Amino acid sequence: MNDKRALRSRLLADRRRRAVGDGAADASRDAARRLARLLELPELPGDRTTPRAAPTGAAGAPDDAAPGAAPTVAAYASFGTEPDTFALLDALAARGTRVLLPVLLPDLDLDWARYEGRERLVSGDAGMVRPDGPTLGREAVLGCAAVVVPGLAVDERGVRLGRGGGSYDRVLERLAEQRRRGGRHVPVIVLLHEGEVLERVPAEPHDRPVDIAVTPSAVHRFPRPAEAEAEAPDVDAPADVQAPAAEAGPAGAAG
Ligand SMILES: Nc1nc2c(c(=O)[nH]1)N(C=O)[C@@H](CNc1ccc(C(=O)N[C@@H](CCC(=O)O)C(=O)O)cc1)CN2
Ligand SMILES: Nc1ncnc2c1ncn2[C@@H]1O[C@H](COP(=O)(O)OP(=O)(O)OP(=O)(O)O)[C@@H](O)[C@H]1O
Repeated sequence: MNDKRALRSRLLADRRRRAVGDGAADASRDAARRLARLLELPELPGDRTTPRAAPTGAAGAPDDAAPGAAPTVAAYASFGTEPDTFALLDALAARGTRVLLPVLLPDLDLDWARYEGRERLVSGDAGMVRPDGPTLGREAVLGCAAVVVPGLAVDERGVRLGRGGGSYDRVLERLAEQRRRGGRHVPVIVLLHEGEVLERVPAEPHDRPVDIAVTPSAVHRFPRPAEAEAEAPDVDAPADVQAPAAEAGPAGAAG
């Protein structure tokens, strides 16, 4: 917990330094490289070759109303020193992908609303923006083809460090629960600056790993042994490993 706090402030300070030190040209070059890698990921749906091309034989606009017609991706609207996501949001929309953005709830859990262009974003809480349209419920994320999440760092296991509200911990847990019930696996992709893929990030029992991290220079994939187990349920996996109980410390020593 305190380990996380210390690492968070170091990473945020690095981000502020980078924003000041690097010019706008560096930032936009990095953003373009990151975006190019992202848009090539097979996990992100949409037509990569001919944006907005009408299907053969179909006249007019894509059939938005047909159930399941438009693949959906949940992402976020970047702010401050986060890797910029606006070009991603517009690129996804341009290739026919429906995009959801988070709406922060009073308990710091996340609801979702559809991204319908920058001009339809309004000020939300904590310096962020949100779509002005109706919210779709916390579970809306479960139907997405992929989820793009913010983070400050990720480690070689895919363990992600966030801002500390636990918002995305809850989203990742919701997705993991769907998977445990035999539902679809929704790949989770975190966007980072260069140097934010670390050897180790402090992990707590509630942390769920992400699948992919994208930086300007690389795509990192974090394969999960559990995925193989899910296909073959008879493997000898420990069902319910208990961590050794921590010794009650001397904190409240009897006097
Ligand atoms: N772009 C983005 N959207 C997001 C998140 C995020 O990390 N980034 N979230 C991740 O969970 C959720 C919101 N959680 C948040 C938790 C804390 C702060 C925060 O530290 N706000 C500062 C103001 C920041 C600024 O203005 O630069 C503050 O309140 O002091 C923001 C969002 C959902 N949407
Ligand atoms: N599934 C959950 N349901 C409710 N609260 C949770 C859940 N997971 C984590 N939390 C709480 O959220 C708080 C922050 O957790 P943590 O420090 O791991 O945040 P983070 O992953 O860095 O942030 P975020 O998820 O907002 O990006 C902790 O107090 C934790 O107990």
